[in-house]
Amino acid sequence: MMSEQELQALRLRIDSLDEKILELISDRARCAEEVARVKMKALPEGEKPVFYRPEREAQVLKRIMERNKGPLDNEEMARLFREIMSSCLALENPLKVAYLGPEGTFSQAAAMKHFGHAVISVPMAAIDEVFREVAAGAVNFGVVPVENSTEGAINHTLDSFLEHDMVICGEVELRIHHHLLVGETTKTDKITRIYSHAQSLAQCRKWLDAHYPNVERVAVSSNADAAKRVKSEWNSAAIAGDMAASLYGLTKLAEKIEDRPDNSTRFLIIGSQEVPPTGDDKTSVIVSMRNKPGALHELLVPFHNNGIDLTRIETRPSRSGKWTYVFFIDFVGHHRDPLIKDVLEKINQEAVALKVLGSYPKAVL
Ligand SMILES: O=C(O)C(=O)C[C@]1(C(=O)O)C=C[C@@H](O)C=C1
Repeated sequence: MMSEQELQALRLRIDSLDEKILELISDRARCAEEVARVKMKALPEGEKPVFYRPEREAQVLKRIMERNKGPLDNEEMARLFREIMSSCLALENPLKVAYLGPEGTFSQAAAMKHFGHAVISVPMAAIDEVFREVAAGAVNFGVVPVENSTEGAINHTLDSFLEHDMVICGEVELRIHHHLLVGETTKTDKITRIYSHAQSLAQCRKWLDAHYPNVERVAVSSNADAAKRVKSEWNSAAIAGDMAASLYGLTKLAEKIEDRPDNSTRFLIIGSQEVPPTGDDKTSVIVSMRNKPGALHELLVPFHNNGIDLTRIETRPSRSGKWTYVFFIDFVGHHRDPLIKDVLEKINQEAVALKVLGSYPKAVL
């Protein structure tokens, strides 16, 4: 057993280390204030300063992970620095970020993971509203889900890219753990209804079939909305994540009930700012091809010939003609890289339309 004296000595050491950390964080914050002054000084007439620099943030986090020697693991250490940087940026210019609400959704968790907690986060009622809010300039950025590892593409998001001119400035991947949540007054042996978002119900389908085969499954607009409903209904449960559980004061009747243990959702950061290359980037494009045999093959050949790694391809109806389609393609590289420029030029020669949605650093965390 540790003696009282040993404990006291260690706590004194922690106090002294905390003072040093405090001083260093304050020095860093003053540096960020200085950076803001430099950014404003170097500005040509009439141009707005760009305070948020995703390419630099990715470099900072990667550098920390490379230098970390433990005992905290890389993700944990990067998460701490993520928050320090978030607070430093808020000193320069607090960001406003819209996400698919209400409060407590996985989209909000993704926004916090990407930007840290010092941003002002604004819940929106629908994915399309997130796009509109960004387009109107009411917020600096938006966070929208784009694909889930179990359920596939989020079509609302893909279709919104066809309607709005948006720049993709980043991506963030979130491990999705679902829990079966109940309120204080829920009679757990009399549950007749389970609320959740349709995607989440689908991600827990097998678990529900095994444990609640005869209970009604009700799809609602978000998991947070499901959690909110359960508070006032004694015969209902919700499927939602940790954030919603703590926000609405619900308890977990069953934890991590998703059918696949690696269940993850990828979110995109949308805005109006182009992001310079970091050397470890991804690009997203939309291409529409002439409706003829071999069109998809023709589109993919330049990628293959130049050894470019495709990370995703999705097809959606084009909305401009019956039975015509557009392809959403993600690949490794930045549209300013000479090789990628070449490939995009080749595709452009064959395509009806090609739109670069953006190049952005690969998710670090
Ligand atoms: O390097 C910059 O441009 C900064 O503004 C500093 C800083 C940081 O705290 O490290 C803060 C915000 C930016 O998004 C990137 C980095």
